[in-house]
Amino acid sequence: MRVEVLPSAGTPVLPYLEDKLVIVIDVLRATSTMVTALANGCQALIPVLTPEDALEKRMEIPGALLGGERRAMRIEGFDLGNSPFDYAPEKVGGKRVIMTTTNGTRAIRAAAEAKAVWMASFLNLESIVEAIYRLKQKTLLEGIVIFCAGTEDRFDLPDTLCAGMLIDALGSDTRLNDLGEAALMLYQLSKHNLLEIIEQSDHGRSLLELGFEKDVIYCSTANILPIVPALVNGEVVWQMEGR
Ligand SMILES: O=C(O)[C@H](CS(=O)(=O)O)OP(=O)(O)O
Ligand SMILES: [Mg+2]
Repeated sequence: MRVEVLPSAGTPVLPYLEDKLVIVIDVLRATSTMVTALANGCQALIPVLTPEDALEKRMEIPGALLGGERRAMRIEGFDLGNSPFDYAPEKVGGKRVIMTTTNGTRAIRAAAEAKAVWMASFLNLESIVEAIYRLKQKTLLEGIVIFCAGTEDRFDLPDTLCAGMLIDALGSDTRLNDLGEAALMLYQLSKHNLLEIIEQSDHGRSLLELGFEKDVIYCSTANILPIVPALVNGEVVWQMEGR
């Protein structure tokens, strides 16, 4: 099966994705935050492109919370930022959250035309791999596109390491594009000191400087949440059969 890795949310993708499973990765922090929110009982997360879109969307969904960031900080007037620790059960349990972030929600929206769109992070990597195996048994899977959110349309090392870990777990019968091969090699070289490498990355360092050390450590932790988030009718929900 062919697996391709895309470097950032700005990568031109349509109509390229329509028969593919797309796995969106934004380790720091959007998909890590979404996985955590769903594990904490959040009903759904609705990705939108701008804060203005979020405010407009909330008119349609009374009671929804607003979550997201610009320059890593909670948007003024929003209920939640983009730290997974903002999405505690008592905050998001039973709620829908309209969310906009710099990179992750853009990548999810760009992938929306795909056959299926799932969200991956280190936190739920193993569950994503298990769900891919189940999907492969049920349907003919044309291919998988691992869509790294990147950072402001630049290559993002944490996202790429997570893509490499996913490819490593899928095993050797996958045909890869060059970035897929590079992601696999990077992961195999880094897997014994992932946290240190992520903390030293551009994105990791900028979050550490802003005081988000807890976020970086947590988002670098593998296989602790058995969640398979899927984009369904524009909302990111916990896809039960994907477990
Ligand atoms: O909130 C984040 O970690 C980033 C924004 S920044 O690159 O740190 O400014 O957003 P995301 O969409 O989660 O990459
Ligand atoms: Mg990011």
